[in-house]
Amino acid sequence: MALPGGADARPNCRVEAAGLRIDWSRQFLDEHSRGVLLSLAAEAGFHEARRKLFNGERVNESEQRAAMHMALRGAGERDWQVEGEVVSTQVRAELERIENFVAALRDDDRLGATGKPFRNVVNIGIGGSHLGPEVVTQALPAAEGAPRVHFLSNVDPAQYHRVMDELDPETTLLVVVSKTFTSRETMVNARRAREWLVAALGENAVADHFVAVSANVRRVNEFGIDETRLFRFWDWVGGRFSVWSAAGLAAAIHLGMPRFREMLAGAAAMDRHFLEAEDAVNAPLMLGLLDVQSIRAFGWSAWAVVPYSDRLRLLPAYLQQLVMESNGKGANQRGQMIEGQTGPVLLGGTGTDAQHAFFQMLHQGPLPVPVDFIASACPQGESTADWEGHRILLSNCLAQAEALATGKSPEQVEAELRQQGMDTDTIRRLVPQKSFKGNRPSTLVLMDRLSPVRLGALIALYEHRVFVQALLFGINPFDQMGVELGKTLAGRMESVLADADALAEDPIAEAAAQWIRSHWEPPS
Ligand SMILES: O=P(O)(O)OC[C@H]1O[C@H](O)[C@H](O)[C@@H](O)[C@@H]1O
Repeated sequence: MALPGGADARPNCRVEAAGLRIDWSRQFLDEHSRGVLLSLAAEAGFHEARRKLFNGERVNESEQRAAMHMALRGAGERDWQVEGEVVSTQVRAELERIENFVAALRDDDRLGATGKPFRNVVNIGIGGSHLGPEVVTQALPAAEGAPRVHFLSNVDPAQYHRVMDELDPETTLLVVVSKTFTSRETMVNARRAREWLVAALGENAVADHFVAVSANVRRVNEFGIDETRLFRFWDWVGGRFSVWSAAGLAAAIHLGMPRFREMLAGAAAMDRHFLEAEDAVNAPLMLGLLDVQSIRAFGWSAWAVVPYSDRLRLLPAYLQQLVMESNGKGANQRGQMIEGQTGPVLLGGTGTDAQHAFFQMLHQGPLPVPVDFIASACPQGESTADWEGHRILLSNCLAQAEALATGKSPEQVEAELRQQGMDTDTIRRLVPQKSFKGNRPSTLVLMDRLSPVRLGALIALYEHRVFVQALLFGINPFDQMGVELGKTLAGRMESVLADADALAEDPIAEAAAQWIRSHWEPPS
C-alpha cells in the first residue's frame, strides 16, 4: 500500500488531543485497514478492557493488582476507585504533603542539620524510580530558586563519584525512591550516601537529610527513615507509571508544585481523550493499533522515537522502559506462548543528532522502522537566535518525515547522474545505492511549546498506547517478570566474585569470574 500523497487527503488521521496535534497520515492506513484494526480492537474487548482499567479493577492479573496511575493525576476531578475503594482522598493528601515539603524547601523553612538551606537534591532510585523524575527535570526549566536536582541510579561507583563528589553534605537532601525498597542498586547507593553524610555531619543528620518515597513502609523504617519523612505511593502504581505519584518528588522540587500539578492536569486531559474520543480518532487507540499492524502484519519489529528537542533527550530511554518492559514478553495472559514479536524494539535519540547517526538505516535499511517525530512550535528561549535555530530544527523534522515517505526514485537518481555526465556503468552501480524507496511510515506529534501540561499529555499518550498494544497481543503490560532471573543470579554472582572458594554454577561465568579476580589490583 502506498502512503497517501497529502495529509489533507486523510482528515481522520489527525487529531488534537490534550493540546497535542497527533498526525498519523503517514501511516499505512486506509478506510479498509482502519476498519480491520478497529474490529480487531473490538474483538480483543477494547471497550471492556479500558473500562476495567479506569475502574481500578485488577488488570494486572499476575500480581493481582489494579494499575490506577490515572487516579494520581485526576484526583481533583472525581473520586477514583481501586478495587471498589476510593483512593482519591489519600492521593490528594499525599500531594498536599509533597506540596508542603516543596514549599518548605523553597522557603528555606526546612534546613539541613547545620542550619543551612538545601541547595542540592539527589534522587537515589533506578528504573521507574529514576527515569520519570529525570525525564521531567530535563524537559522543563527549574522554578526560580529551586535546589539543583541530581540523579543517582546506577550501582557503578563511577556514577556515584560523578554525582556525589561535587556535593556538600551540609546542603544536600537525599531522596531515596524505591517502590519495593529492595532494589539492590538503590539500597547500595542509599547506604553509601548515608555513610557519606554521617561521616561529615554525624548520625543525627540522617533525620534532616534523608527522605524516602516508597510503597514499602516496613523496609523504609528498617532503613532508619520514619513515617514523617516517608512519601507514600501504592501497590496499584506500577514503577514505570509512577512519575505522577510521590516518586516524582524530585521533579516536583525542580518544577515547583504548581507546575507539577499542571503536568498532572496534562496527563489527566489525555486520560479523558482516551476514555471519551470516538475510536477512529482516539489517538492512543489508533497509534497502538498501528504499532500492532507494523509488527504483526508487516513484520517490522523496531520503532524509533525522535524528539526534535534537546530537552526531551531522555524521553527515548524513558519510553524504552515503558514500552519494552511492559510488552517485551513471550507469553500471553492465558499462559500461552506467543509466536513472533510482541512489543517493538524501541530506538531513539534527538533530532537533529540522530539524523547523523541511525537515520541512514531508517532511509535505506531493508526493513522500515516506523518513526515518531515529536516537536514543539516554539523554542524555549525567546531570542532571535533561538527562533532561528528552532526554525532550522523544525525544518529538519518535517523534511525527514517527508523524505521517509516520498523517497527518491531510481529514475530521478539516474537523470541526475546523467546530467553530471557519469558513465553508464557507474550509473548502473550507483542508482540503487542512491535511491530511496520511500513509503516509510511516521507519526508526527506537535505541541505549541514544551510545557508541564504538554509533557504530561505526551507521556500519558504513550502509556495508553502501550496498553492498547498489550491488549491486542494478549499481554499483561503491568508486570515485569523478565527482570527477576538476572537479579537473582547477580546476587549469587556477588558471592562468587567476593570469595574465590564460591564457584559459579555456569562454567563460562566461572571462567570470567576467575579472569576478573586475576586482574584485580589496586589502582596505581
Ligand atoms: O522502585 P523499585 O522497587 O526500586 O524498582 C525499580 C525498578 O526495578 C525493577 O526491577 C523493575 O524493572 C522496574 O519496573 C522498577 O521501576
